[in-house]
Amino acid sequence: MAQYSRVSGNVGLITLQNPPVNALSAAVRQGIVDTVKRALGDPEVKSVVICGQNGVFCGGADIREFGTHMTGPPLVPMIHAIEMADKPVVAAIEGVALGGGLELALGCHYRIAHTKAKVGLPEVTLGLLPAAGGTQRLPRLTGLPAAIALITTGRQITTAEALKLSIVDQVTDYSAVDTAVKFAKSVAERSLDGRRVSERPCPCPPDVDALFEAAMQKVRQSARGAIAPVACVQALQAAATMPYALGMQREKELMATLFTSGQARALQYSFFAQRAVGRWSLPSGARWDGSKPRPIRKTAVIGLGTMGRGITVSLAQAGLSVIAVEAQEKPLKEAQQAISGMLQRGAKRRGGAPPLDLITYSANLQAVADVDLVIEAVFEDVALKKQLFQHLSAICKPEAFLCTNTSALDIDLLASQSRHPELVVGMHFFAPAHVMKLLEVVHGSRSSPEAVATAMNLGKQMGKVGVAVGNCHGFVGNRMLKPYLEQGLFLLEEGATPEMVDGALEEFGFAMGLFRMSDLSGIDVGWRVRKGEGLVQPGASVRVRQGRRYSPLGDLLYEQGRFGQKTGRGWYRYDNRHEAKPDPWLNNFLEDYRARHGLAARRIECQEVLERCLYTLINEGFRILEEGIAAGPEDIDVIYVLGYGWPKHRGGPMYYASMVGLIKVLERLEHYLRAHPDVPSLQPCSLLRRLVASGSPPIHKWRKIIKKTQSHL
Ligand SMILES: C/C=C(\C)C(=O)SCCNC(=O)CCNC(=O)[C@H](O)C(C)(C)COP(=O)(O)OP(=O)(O)OC[C@H]1O[C@@H](n2cnc3c(N)ncnc32)[C@H](O)[C@@H]1OP(=O)(O)O
Repeated sequence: MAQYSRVSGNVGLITLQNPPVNALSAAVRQGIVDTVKRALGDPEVKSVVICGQNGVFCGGADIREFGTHMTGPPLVPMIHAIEMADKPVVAAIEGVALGGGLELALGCHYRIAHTKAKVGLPEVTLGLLPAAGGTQRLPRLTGLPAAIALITTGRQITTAEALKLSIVDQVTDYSAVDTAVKFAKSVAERSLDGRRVSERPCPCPPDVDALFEAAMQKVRQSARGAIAPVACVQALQAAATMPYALGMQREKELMATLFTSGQARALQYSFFAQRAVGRWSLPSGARWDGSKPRPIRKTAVIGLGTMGRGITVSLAQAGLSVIAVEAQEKPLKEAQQAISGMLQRGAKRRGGAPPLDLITYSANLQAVADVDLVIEAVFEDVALKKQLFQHLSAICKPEAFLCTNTSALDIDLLASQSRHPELVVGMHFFAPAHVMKLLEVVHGSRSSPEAVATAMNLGKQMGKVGVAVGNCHGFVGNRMLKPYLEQGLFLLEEGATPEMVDGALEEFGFAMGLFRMSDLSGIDVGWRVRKGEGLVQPGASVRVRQGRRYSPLGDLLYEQGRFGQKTGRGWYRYDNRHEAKPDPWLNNFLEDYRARHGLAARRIECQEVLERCLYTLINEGFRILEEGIAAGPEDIDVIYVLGYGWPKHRGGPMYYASMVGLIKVLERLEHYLRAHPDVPSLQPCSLLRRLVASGSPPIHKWRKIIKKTQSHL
């Protein structure tokens, strides 16, 4: 809807009304068309202001309408009619002007924005392009380089930056609506020559071909198979080389391909999934809407290694006071220096002062006595963590929440060391913790709903997307990684090479193949985990452990001192620290290994790599759902997209499975199980079978079937 009123005598005020973000639904678009017509037809009205209710201009097209039968007036002619109006139209931007919201504002003759508002064209993040004229109007205002940067990334910018780029005409600390109304009065009689953005030329630098070549190369490299960023560059190229009307035609054609693409559907699923995980529920029935978080003011981080430093930075950047504890003076000093550097670099990027004063450093655990919440990030050693929880329980005030950043250990075991196990939860951050958006909030069997709500809320304050998960070894993300990594090793035994396996996964869209990832995180780290599980037998190369197929390849590499990037050698060779190069040593090592075990190398196709690695990971996801460790497929998908480099445009592993077809996933798992009966992770999960038996329902219906499955267990 859009409300119309006449204010200040002769200004027509149009207010978009569609909470919470005034998205441009069919009713809103119809409202705009009607009210603009009314304002332009009213002889008393000399100028018009468009604003949004509740301090939000507009969050863009209504994403929920995509994929439905769309009705109502289309955006392009609606915005065109505003631009062609013979009375000045001013956009009053508060909150956000995003996507179609900004495109609507670009169709107005003037834009006045509040200092705290944000603007941007994030369509690319939904697998689309700004197809309401955004690709044609924005470069006419900002020039091509800035438009390319904004449209291909979807980055949202402050209005200060928008002012510099000429996207807005004026920024105000006062009410943008009041300012816009005053401004509209002042320009009521002014000519609109030069104010219609579509009538301006698109400024082209002399080296325009080189500019687009570089832009295309950049998006192809970073898009990892995503088609929308490429289409964005193509639409901008049309703005640079064609008259406006033809550019609009090109924008429309490109959009038509994107709009119905599987990638757009996956990205839009992911958008809503990232919001749905905030509405968490626990197997006990406790839910987000019935559990109140406690406000947290003072926090502490124990252990200032890589993770502890990132968590400290993230807490301080969220405005919380932090006591940062490291037992030894020298590492404490080093951490202090590193954290200060991180905060300073962050402040440079974000603007403002680095929140250095919020952090107090201490080598004494007693310093945390007064805090509301502790996050321990000490070395991943169960005995050490148990002891720490005993100390914390004795030192901290009784109502303090005790959180662990463990990536796999038993939350219940740690909680049992505390006098208040109900206040213990896992807060599993991902490295680098001040950058990565994912947070697994792990509830133990005794964690209170209040503790879960508080950790989820704190995560939100820190800018993270929290996903509430149950307690099991590796929780959701790392647990699913295990069969995936295991398949990688089996494939090497059978004839593949690390570069071949990684190539297939990177071609699929992963940020990094599994062997490059293992080299980055450290082969020694995986070895320590397997040792903890009793799987490592130094010197032995037996291929069956604990009654199932086991590949000791990773352990053998560890014994060679090849820990990955940090030692310059791992699954690859690193002559400079980051560039992974195939290593002839490794090929000889694999050949020797196969010869020793009588394994004949065979030719392995990419499809087999993908099916075995991905379907076993997905199968573990179904087990996780069946056990209630994750409440729904969206939770798993958000974890994989935000924490494990799963290609965003493929929605996440469970969404991918639903697209491939559950029956196919089941059949291929059965096929590989027949070939490898000693690999239990290939045994299809009963939930997967049940879903297939129920006719493979769409993903949004899985929860219901999962609930039924759980009630049968
Ligand atoms: C062609 C395509 C065109 C022309 C487009 O415009 S595509 C849409 C482009 N716009 C966007 O991509 C903006 C998407 N929204 C956001 O980035 C954020 O929601 C926000 C910055 C606008 C607000 O953020 P925040 O305050 O954190 O709130 P939430 O993100 O939690 O959102 C609140 C609820 O609003 C729903 N929402 C948000 N935007 C839209 C939208 N454009 N269409 C439909 N619904 C929207 C969002 O899903 C939340 O609801 P729930 O999912 O929690 O029920």
